Amino acid sequence: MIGELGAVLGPEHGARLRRSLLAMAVYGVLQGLSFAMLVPVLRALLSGESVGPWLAAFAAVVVATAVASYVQAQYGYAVGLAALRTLYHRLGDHVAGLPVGWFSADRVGRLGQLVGKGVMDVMSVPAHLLQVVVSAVAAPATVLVCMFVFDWRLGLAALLTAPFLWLAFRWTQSLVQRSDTAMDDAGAEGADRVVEFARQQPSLRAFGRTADGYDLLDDALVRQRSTLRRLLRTTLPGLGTVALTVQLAFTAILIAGCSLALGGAVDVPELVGVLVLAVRFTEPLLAAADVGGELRMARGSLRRIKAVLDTPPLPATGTARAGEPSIELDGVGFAYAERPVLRDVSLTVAPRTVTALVGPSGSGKTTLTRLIARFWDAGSGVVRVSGNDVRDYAPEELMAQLSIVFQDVYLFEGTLEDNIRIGRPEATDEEVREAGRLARVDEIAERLPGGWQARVGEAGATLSGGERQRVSIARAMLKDAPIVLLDEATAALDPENESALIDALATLARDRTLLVIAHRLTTIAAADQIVMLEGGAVVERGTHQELLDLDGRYAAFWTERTRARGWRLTQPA
Ligand SMILES: Nc1ncnc2c1ncn2[C@@H]1O[C@H](COP(=O)(O)OP(=O)(O)OP(=O)(O)O)[C@@H](O)[C@H]1O
Repeated sequence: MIGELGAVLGPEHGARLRRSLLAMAVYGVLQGLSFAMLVPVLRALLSGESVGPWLAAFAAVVVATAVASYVQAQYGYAVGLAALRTLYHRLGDHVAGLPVGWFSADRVGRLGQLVGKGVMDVMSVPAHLLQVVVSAVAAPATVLVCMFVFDWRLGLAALLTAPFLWLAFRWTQSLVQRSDTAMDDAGAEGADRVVEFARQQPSLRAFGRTADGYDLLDDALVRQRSTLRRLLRTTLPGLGTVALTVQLAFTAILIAGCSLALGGAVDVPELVGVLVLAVRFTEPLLAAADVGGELRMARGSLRRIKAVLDTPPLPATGTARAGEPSIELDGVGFAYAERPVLRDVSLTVAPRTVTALVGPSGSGKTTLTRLIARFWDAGSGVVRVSGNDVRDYAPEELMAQLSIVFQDVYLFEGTLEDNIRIGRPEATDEEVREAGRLARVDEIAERLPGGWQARVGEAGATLSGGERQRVSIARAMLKDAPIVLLDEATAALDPENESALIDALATLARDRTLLVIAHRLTTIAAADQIVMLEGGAVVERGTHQELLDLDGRYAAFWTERTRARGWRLTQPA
């Protein structure tokens, strides 16, 4: 555990951790000595000898113990605070370099737990828990040595109990550890489901589902409850065993002492002293057993933090210098956890042209754009942006080449203007408004009370889907990257929103290279090139007319889509 803590804190805190451990060990030894001093004090008292010098020595040891307690607590807290700072920094820095694809909803939920409770758990180890464990070793060891000094036979009796105590601790630990892992998993799953349940409230309510009707959450909570029950069933005997073994150890020393006293080998004052010592011998052990649960929790958190820190960031050489704004995929293959999604995809998007990506749902269109933005690395083949392998760009250089307009646009808590400014934080107010005007966001500002300063709320609650995408286009305008990856909105828009969006996109496409996951027939037909994906492979490629003339998959897709549109248009009549 100390090794794991040292590894997570890094070598710069090694000396501080060692100093803290040394202070704890000194405190533990002094604790043991202060216990041991009771024996000569009691012996002097009971045998009528002068007790003064022993009392003075006892007082000196007690004062030294108090000082050591203060010093080790200071050192412990210093390491705890360093752990807090270091873990926040290391986690923050590391997570910023991880592939965007790493941030799945459940990982984000667990990361939140880790940054909150997990880091506090780890901080409590050097600040509080470690001292209890070090004392549980150092104080009884000192007491044992002193017992040998007072009477070697009683010392030997105490020493013989040590292996049994150790075995009882180990057995309980292994028993609890197995249940802990199951409990951790069940707890994390329960937390994920609660977050999911909260996020999905709009959809659940739309379908008239309440907490009772959300089976995934119910199942997770039931699993958590039964795991907890199992944990209690398996750990209670274990915890009882430690307490019982400690009591048995004490009884063994008591029996050995009494039989020695009865045989006349030990005098009564000494026996009383050593028995008092035996009681104190067991105290730190019981204290350590008490903090066992907290320690295991901290160890679990430490391991999860280590697992995040061990996740390799995307390697980037940072040597690339961007050329003309183009995109090229060369024999690209990709799989999500062994499930192939893209197979041998090759395509080129020439500078300042528009390529429409079409294909059935699940054919891999979104995945393809994500590989270009390097949310993940391709499993095979090469993805090139502006003439260079994406792996050769420093992350900020690659992102300087790309603007991404998602279908599901996230608006941050803040004003309309703030939300556009995310595209380029250092932009002037005029530039922000100009980008807004080009993306037709000015019309939204006119409508909203507060205009540009209107708060659009977390997740953009006050704007419609089409309006949110216009804000996203304004961000891309402001960023002014030469390549745009666009996932066109599929949601049915009212005619006013639709025409505003079409205008905004036309302005965005001007003089830029555009790869668009196209859903609107007008966008598809007007593209310089259409790439049709099916089952993760490119099945057809060409202009609209070329592909219609080919009379293959695209022609069938087009006929079906136009028919569907015709149906929708005539339906209300
Ligand atoms: N993060 C992910 N983890 C695992 N599988 C994924 C992930 N994202 C997508 N997939 C799977 O990969 C396949 C391709 O998905 P992708 O979103 O790229 O397709 P698409 O053509 O964009 O679909 P749509 O038009 O419905 O958005 C799908 O089967 C999908 O279930």
